[in-house]
Amino acid sequence: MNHELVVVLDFGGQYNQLIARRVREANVYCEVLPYDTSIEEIKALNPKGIIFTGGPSVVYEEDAPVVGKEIFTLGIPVLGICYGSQLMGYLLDGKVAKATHREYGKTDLKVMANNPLFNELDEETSCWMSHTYYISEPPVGFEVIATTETCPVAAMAHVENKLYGVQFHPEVVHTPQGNKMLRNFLYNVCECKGDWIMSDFAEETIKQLKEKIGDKKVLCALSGGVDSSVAAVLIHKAVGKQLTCIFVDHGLLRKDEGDEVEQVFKEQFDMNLIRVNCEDQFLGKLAGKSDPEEKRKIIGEEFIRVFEAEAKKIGVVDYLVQGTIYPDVIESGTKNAAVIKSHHNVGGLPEHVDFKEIIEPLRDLFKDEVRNVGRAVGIPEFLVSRQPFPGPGLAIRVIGDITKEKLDTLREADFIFREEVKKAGIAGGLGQYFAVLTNLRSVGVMGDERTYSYTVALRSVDTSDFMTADWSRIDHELLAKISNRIVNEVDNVNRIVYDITSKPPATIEWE
Ligand SMILES: Nc1ncnc2c1ncn2[C@@H]1O[C@H](COP(=O)(O)OP(=O)(O)OP(=O)(O)O)[C@@H](O)[C@H]1O
Ligand SMILES: O=c1[nH]c(=O)c2[nH+]cn([C@@H]3O[C@H](COP(=O)(O)O)[C@@H](O)[C@H]3O)c2[nH]1
Ligand SMILES: NC(=O)CC[C@H](N)C(=O)O
Ligand SMILES: [Mg+2]
Repeated sequence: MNHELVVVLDFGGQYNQLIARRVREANVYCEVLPYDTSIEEIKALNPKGIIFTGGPSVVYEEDAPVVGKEIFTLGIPVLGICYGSQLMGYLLDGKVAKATHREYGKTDLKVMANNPLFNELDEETSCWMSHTYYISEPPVGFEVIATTETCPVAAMAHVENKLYGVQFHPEVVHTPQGNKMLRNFLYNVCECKGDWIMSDFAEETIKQLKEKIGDKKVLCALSGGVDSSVAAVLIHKAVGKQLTCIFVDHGLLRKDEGDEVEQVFKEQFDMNLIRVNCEDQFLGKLAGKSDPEEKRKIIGEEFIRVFEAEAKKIGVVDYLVQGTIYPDVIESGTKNAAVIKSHHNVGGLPEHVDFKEIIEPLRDLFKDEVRNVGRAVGIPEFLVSRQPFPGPGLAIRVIGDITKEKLDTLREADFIFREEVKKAGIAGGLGQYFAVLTNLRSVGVMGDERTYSYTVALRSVDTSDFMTADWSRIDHELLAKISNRIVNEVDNVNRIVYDITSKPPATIEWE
């Protein structure tokens, strides 16, 4: 390939693919390679620049992922991000220490704009942080080019040697000038020209799927959500009637959702669809289980058992298609990235799966990219822009053990929240919004009587890629109305709280 190349070295960060995506969006081709790729291999690729990702490790601990120091002497520009910056600092004999104040989420940033990385940036801006450690002293020859109130080296540079480190995450949308910084690195520091154009993903994928599947039969795990609908349409365009979609109603769906999905799908698409009702099977397996990871793994396995049983009825089915996207993969943990939560379709899969292969055409994409693919293949906007709903459904929104009664309570509360959001006309602006049945009960007074009932938490976040998120500033009057309706209309609930935590440090779902 004759394109300019930037190498992203993977130290196990949550946002690695996001970095790659930003670089490609800036029209530079980019590949993510494991941190232990040899210097010879890297040199052979002749990259214009190297980016070190973040990661969960601590640089000076024994098993921390590191690279050889000679990487800084190749004359290839390096940008270290978070862990990557700490690693650069540490390897070049600066000092890394536990931060006096940890920083997670939005942080004010002071920037010195007199260097190629921060060229034309505002001197006061904000950034998204997620770190426990920091560089307390930069290596000799480096200058500090940004600070925060608690972070003495929020960014550092050795302009002459083209080495840069930033403690924050320029790749996330919540760092408003992050894209500009990455572009500056690519164009001002690496001197890229920008010769990469995103090829037509949908068209290429359909062609590849056609070749791969041939005349074999395929099942698609279809939830009615955005990702699986887009995956199903791609497969359908590739192999038509060889595809059967399976929609599992596991008793963990929202109010009326099963019927709505079935109806919408039949109206919109000319595909084979089978709805499998198996509430008892799922609730039976989940009974008495309260650990979030255990719940997720039980659900992951039961999904597969249902697909296998349906495949048997059809005859020989070689492939199972899932609408897995990148956040599902990274949060489930990889060789270097920590397990944040086992998404049912990745980390929650059982060891043995009775299909020749699981096909996941959207595995490297982020939510907003999937939405764009959906638009490109003609899926109507109301489907493409819907808020996501996780495969394990209400099982991870009823905190602790699950019963039918708790699920019904949550369904009613969640329905009221969604109904009021819709009436207020603000649904389009919210990334994801839902109710959680906390396992907490507290004392209330209703009709002059003591109650001891559940607390419902309302969660709403603003995000486009679901990797980072901020809590939505929903109007207080609207929150008051929702709170009032839920305690009045839903039995067993006497208290409502609104979740005001960003991601990080929280995640979007509570489990
Ligand atoms: N009820 C279900 N029946 C069948 N398959 C499901 C169900 N729920 C989830 N899946 C499978 O698991 C995958 C991951 O679920 P996920 O919720 O992340 O995606 P989605 O439902 O397709 O889209 P969205 O994120 O918009 O909800 C889906 O793409 C689908 O393949
Ligand atoms: O299909 C899914 N299976 C899962 O196991 C799962 N867990 C979280 N999610 C969804 O992923 C996005 C990010 O969620 P978190 O911030 O809670 O990790 C949010 O959109 C979550 O709703 C899941 N989707
Ligand atoms: N996000 C990161 O890369 C974190 C780096 C390191 N583990 C810290 O806590 O500071
Ligand atoms: Mg879903």
